[in-house]
Formats: sequence, C-alpha cells, structure tokens
Amino acid sequence: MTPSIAFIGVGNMARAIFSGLLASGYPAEKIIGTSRTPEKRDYYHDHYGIAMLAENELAVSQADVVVLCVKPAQMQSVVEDFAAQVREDQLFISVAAGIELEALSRWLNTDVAVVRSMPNTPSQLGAGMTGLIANHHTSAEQKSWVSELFSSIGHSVWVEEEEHMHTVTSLSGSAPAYFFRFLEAMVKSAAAQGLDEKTSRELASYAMLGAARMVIELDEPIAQLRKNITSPKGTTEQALLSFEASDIDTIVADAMTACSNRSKEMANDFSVQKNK
Ligand SMILES: NC(=O)C1=CN([C@@H]2O[C@H](COP(=O)(O)OP(=O)(O)OC[C@H]3O[C@@H](n4cnc5c(N)ncnc54)[C@H](OP(=O)(O)O)[C@@H]3O)[C@@H](O)[C@H]2O)C=CC1
Ligand SMILES: O=C(O)[C@@H]1CCC=N1
Repeated sequence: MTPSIAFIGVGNMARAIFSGLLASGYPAEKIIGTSRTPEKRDYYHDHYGIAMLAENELAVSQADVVVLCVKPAQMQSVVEDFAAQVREDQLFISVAAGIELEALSRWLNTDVAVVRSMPNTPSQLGAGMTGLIANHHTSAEQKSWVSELFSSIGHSVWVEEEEHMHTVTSLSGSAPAYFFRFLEAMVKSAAAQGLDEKTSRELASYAMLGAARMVIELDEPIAQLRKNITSPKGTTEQALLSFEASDIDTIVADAMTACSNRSKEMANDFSVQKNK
C-alpha cells in the first residue's frame, strides 16, 4: 500500500520534494501539506492537487509518514504542538538544517522512527542530492523506503555519523546557492563584456551542467578534467591563474566552514544540555 505523506510547513523545500514525487508518479491523493496561510493552501491545492490543511495535528493523524519542513527555529513548537497525536508505527523525516535526531525524538516524545535528512532544491527536477541518517527506532525496511523516496527525486547517501550532516549541508544542501552565486557573477561579467543576459545565462549554465556530468559520468580525477581544458599559454590558464591569485581554495574552504559551523551552532542551540 502506498503510504500517505504529510508535509508539515509547505515552503521552498517541501514544494521541491513533493513536486519531484508527483513528477515521479507518486499519487497526489496520498500527499497532504500544511500551511498557516489560506492563499497558500488554495494555491498548492489548485496547482498540485494535494490536500492542504491548516492544522498540523490533523495532517499528522492522517499520515503514515510525516516530513517536517518548517524552519529550524519553528521546529520545536510545531512538533511539540502535535506530539500527542504521534503513533509508534509512523515515520518522521526532518529536512531541517542543524536539528539533531536527539532533539527531534525528545520533542516527539515517543519511541518512533526518525530520519534526519539534508536534501536540496534540485529535488524538484528529480536532480536532488540528499544526505540521510536515522535513529535506532528506524527499521531496515523503513530506511529502504526512505532511500526509495529520495531516489525518486534524485540521489541519496546515508552517513554513519550524525556529525557528518554538517559537512553534507555545506557540500550539497546549501551548495546549489553557491553555484547560483557563481553563475550570477559570470553573467554579470559577460554583461560587462557586452553579451546579453539570456545568451550568457544559457552558455554558462550549460557549461556548468556539462562539467558536473563529466565529473559524475567519467571515471577521471577532477584535476585531470580541468587539465584537459587548460592549454599551455592558452585562455583557460589565464582564468585559473586569476583564481589562484585570489586563493580560491581558501575562499571555498572559508565558505564551507562558515556553513557547517552555522549548522553546528544550530545543533548546539537545540541540544539537550542547552535545554536543561
Ligand atoms: N531551502 C533549501 O534549499 C533547503 C531547506 N532545508 C530546510 O527546509 C526547511 C524549510 O526551509 P524552506 O522551505 O526554505 O523555508 P520556507 O520558509 O520556504 O518554508 C517553511 C514553511 O513553513 C510554513 N510554516 C511555518 N510555521 C508553520 C506552522 N506552524 N504550521 C505549518 N506550516 C508552517 C510556512 O508557511 P506559512 O507561513 O504559510 O505557514 C513556510 O512556507 C528548513 O528547516 C531548512 O533548514 C533543507 C535543505 C535545503
Ligand atoms: O540555508 C539554510 O539554512 C538551508 C539549509 C540548507 C539549504 N538551505
């Protein structure tokens, strides 16, 4: 039987996941979303054919699987408000950055299966990448269902240690934004060189897509793929020398460290020690 899935807090990430699921053939009548805003409830119901409710408690009571998609700062009060409805046979999946399994289990206040995920927005095109970790109440069968769920909207990887979820966040959860920022800078520079935005956007984004596909599909070191483009005394060499002059490794390492440090700070804010 197809499990019914409730998305608590329909915003960017929930929409990315359920639109990917719908595109992969998941039945709309098995998806429920919640939002406090009547216009948003009407919009998602009309555009995606899913049920939209105002009450999280009602959505949770009707679901086999509950995907928690509110902002990290809202998660505790949202979960504690419906915790009395939770059944032991349910499966909870959180997408929130920085909220650990221990905090989620504490707020759910039931011995229930909980999976912490870190997806990304390309999920809406079936091109997502999701890091996953489960608590000890999650069965092998539930884990396999979760893998299938995230595989229908892209790829997924289970990590062994929860600490690694901070790194996952900085490598794939937040990373589409880094690449968008890089593309914004490229399109801006092309405009300064006189090329129109539409053409620049197409050229740069297909170059990015093609490069990513080469990394994924060809079994070659990334540095070798770069060297294959870099003719001695050629054009690419000049661009790469400019990156090195700005110490690109440090720029990227600083950004990724800032990202995972923020995830750690958030985990600390909700930790059991902090809440004593
Ligand atoms: N955006 C991204 O790329 C990624 C986000 N995440 C995680 O996903 C989560 C959501 O982020 P994102 O989708 O970007 O945020 P959004 O603000 O777009 O979505 C959150 C939604 O929650 C709804 N909401 C807030 N409070 C309640 C409530 N009490 N009951 C029901 N719904 C509520 C809001 O709608 P309304 O006000 O109408 O109720 C809002 O649309 C975060 O925890 C984030 O860490 C993880 C990976 C990537
Ligand atoms: O910025 C954030 O906090 C979320 C988590 C990963 C992507 N967006």
